[in-house]
Amino acid sequence: MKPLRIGLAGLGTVGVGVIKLLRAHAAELTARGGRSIEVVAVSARSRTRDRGVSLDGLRWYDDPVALAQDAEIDVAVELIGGSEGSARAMVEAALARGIPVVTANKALVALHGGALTALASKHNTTLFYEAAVAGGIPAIKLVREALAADRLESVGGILNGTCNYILTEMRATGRDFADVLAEAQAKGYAEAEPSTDVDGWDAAHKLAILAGIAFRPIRFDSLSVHGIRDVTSADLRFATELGYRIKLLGLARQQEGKPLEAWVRPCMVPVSVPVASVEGVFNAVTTFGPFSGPMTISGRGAGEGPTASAVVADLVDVARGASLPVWGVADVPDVIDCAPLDDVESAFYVRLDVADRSGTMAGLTSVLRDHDVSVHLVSQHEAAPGRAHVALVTHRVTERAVQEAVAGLSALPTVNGAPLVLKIEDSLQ
Ligand SMILES: NC(=O)C1=CN([C@@H]2O[C@H](COP(=O)(O)OP(=O)(O)OC[C@H]3O[C@@H](n4cnc5c(N)ncnc54)[C@H](O)[C@@H]3O)[C@@H](O)[C@H]2O)C=CC1
Ligand SMILES: N[C@@H](CC=O)C(=O)O
Ligand code: NA
Repeated sequence: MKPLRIGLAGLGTVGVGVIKLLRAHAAELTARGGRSIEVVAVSARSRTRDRGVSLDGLRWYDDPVALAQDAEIDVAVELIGGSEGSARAMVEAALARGIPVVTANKALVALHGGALTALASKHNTTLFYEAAVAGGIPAIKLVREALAADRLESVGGILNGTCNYILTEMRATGRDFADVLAEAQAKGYAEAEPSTDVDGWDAAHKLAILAGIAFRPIRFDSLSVHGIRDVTSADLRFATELGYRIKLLGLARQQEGKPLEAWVRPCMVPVSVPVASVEGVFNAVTTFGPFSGPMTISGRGAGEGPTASAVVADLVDVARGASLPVWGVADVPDVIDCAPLDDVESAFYVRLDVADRSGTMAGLTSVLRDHDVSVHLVSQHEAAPGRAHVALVTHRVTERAVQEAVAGLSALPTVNGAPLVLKIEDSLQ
């Protein structure tokens, strides 16, 4: 059988990983795909950079759109990144000429997945994107194929390797945020613009994709998104003391008769639940369905090898002639908005930096009483001479009530700076 000829755009962490993996496992991939899988043409910014792999004999394109139009490729692989510009133009050009596309680009799929699916179906081809969600973990295959029979009530988990790496290292070693972020960048985990990771947007892109498959495509702007910038070593210490781990979670939930709730935010997770022990660059995808029950799979969510593994698995599907519905349904429904979170109830952790003097605690409790927020636990540590960190864990209250109470606490003269509010997510099994 003729080889599957690949046009590969983007020779960074993932692109180079794909070339290495295709070469290292060529014999197995030929056996599994039923034909050999070969890169024949590439596109990247620099022709001269040493990437540690030979590009001899490959056709070179400066313009990824021209690569997508090369008549001698059977599949286009987009590993440039970004929801617009060259990445989007290249994917559209390939689908428009009717060849399949494999991408790791979550921003592109989250923001334009519906339109790309329509374009693919118009030209009788398809889009593969397993690497876009949770790197090497088969998250798309889990939700779209393996759980196709169930009506999921929740989907999500730890969806960003960079943030999980930062939170793990800060807690375990006491290193500071900027230092660990630089290390995550050096290891190839972070996005080109790392604020995409630390401010929660990358996890939000992945959550939007998972929710789109499990429930319905969601309007990205209706997602509530918070990152990990405000989490300090004091919070990580309180979490350990109180029996929690802090994790950046992305979760979408749709219970019978209720609107779709979806958010990305750092949460306190009880140490006893599976996601609490998912550390470092590992991600976890967790689902709950009435028939399948609770499920959590974990693995490396970023980096050269795991991400290349997911891209190449998609190429094996292409070589086999697989034609899977992009969003898991034949006709993609219109996008819906996520529900506002104001009325959602939860317990919350609130950390304050306060003046360490008599009357401070009485002031805090009177504000909480006025907002009808009842406190379950309190802990305090000296922050600096004359200042203390106070952590409160509330009973279940609405998001609105806790936010209003925290606005009242911030206005007290004894409270310095902005308090941190973390949801206590104890529903995961
Ligand atoms: N690094 C990781 O662990 C993971 C990355 N991804 C996704 O994979 C994609 C690639 O990520 P990385 O390899 O980490 O990025 P990278 O920044 O290491 O590599 C991007 C490559 O694209 C090339 N490029 C940029 N603009 C171009 C243009 N106009 N024409 C041709 N080439 C161009 C760059 O020269 C570079 O070779 C992104 O969509 C990212 O979100 C997905 C999962 C994990
Ligand atoms: N920057 C991302 C890479 C994988 O998707 C992450 O850190 O998870
Ligand atoms: Na994946």
